[in-house]
Amino acid sequence: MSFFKRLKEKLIGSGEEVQKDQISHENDQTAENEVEADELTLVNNEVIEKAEEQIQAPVAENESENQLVVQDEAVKEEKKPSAWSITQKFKAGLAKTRDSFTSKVNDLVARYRKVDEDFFEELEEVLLQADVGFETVMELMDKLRFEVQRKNIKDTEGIQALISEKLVEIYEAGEENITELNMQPNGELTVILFVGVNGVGKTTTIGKLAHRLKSQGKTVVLAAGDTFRAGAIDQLQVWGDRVGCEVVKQSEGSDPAAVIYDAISAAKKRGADVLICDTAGRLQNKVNLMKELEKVHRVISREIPNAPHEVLLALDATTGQNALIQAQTFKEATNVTGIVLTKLDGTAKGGIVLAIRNKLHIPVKFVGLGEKMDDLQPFDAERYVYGLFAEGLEKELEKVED
Ligand SMILES: Nc1nc2c(ncn2[C@@H]2O[C@H](COP(=O)(O)OP(=O)(O)OP(=O)(O)O)[C@@H](O)[C@H]2O)c(=O)[nH]1
Repeated sequence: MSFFKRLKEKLIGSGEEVQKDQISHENDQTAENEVEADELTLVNNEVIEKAEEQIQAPVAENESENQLVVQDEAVKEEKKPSAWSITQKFKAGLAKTRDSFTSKVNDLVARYRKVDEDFFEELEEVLLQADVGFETVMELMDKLRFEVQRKNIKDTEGIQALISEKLVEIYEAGEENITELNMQPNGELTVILFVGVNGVGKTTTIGKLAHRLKSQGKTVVLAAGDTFRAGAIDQLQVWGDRVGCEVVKQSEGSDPAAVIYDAISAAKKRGADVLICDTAGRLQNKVNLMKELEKVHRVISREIPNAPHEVLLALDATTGQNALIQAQTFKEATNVTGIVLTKLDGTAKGGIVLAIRNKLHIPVKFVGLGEKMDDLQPFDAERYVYGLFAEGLEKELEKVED
């Protein structure tokens, strides 16, 4: 199957009722409307504060409980999003990157018209500015040069489509199912450990992931293992209340491994499907970080052999190259199995996804595309490149026969 046919099927979803002309600019509006309609999922500090107030206000205790139950019901009733609406989330989440990156590529295409060495050199520069990373850019340029020669491509028009195809190829090289979580069979507990420095959006991401798993019918327990940062335990509790899952915690300053030990017992007792463990994100000292994570690991794998089943590293996309440095440190301290790249919507340098993949060889499992509850999405290379080149690709996709 051709790349574009596969891409079209992925973006729209096969078997779904779609108009042939659905890939058109009017979808910008659809995406905006969908985002607006989804008020339930609005998550920001204001909402967290309100939820905290509700939980703390003794008079309104029952009322707030009811509200949480109602909210929880609403969460359950949430319809499964269509493939196209997920595609639109990527498009909206990558708007900043697209605006800066695509306009530069468009400008190049308009200025050069013909593909030559000067064009390639400038393209290289544009890609580097989007934080795609040196190695990936070089690999991409080699592939482009080869393809341009093979197909005897002279015009720069259509180069976006070619870049997209090659980027997906590079991202997916030799690996399958790389974004799937390593979930245990029904009836067995899956343990997911979250690591990452403070402020990257770890707690929010844990909340969003818990919501996602709950809406798939799973029972989720959260472990408040970040006992170091003031407020981290309460913040996780607020999320637990919002999503409707139990939070196992101890007081601030207590041993994270002890909290996680308790949480495993609680999760087992309740017959929970998933335990998500928060951890503190101190990075000042790699030896301490390593020791703490080793201890947590030891406790988990003693209770459940082969666990943790996932060690997810939360990285803030807006910190660019700094995120790569953090990732390197965590990679040396523990066996990171996947990356959650938060705040991708907040950066114009969304090429960082590719740099991470290429430099660290750790798959990006989820990306944060906004502040709403369902803005945490499994990373998808095809939707990602569509987010980078939406307009350029739409023309190409319209040509694909159904
Ligand atoms: N736009 C956007 N904001 C996000 C995303 N993920 C998290 N945030 C926001 O980032 C801010 C920080 O997130 P928190 O989870 O509170 O992170 P933190 O408490 O500072 O620190 P940690 O939990 O230790 O990472 C919050 O305002 C979140 O709403 C995302 O994908 N996109």
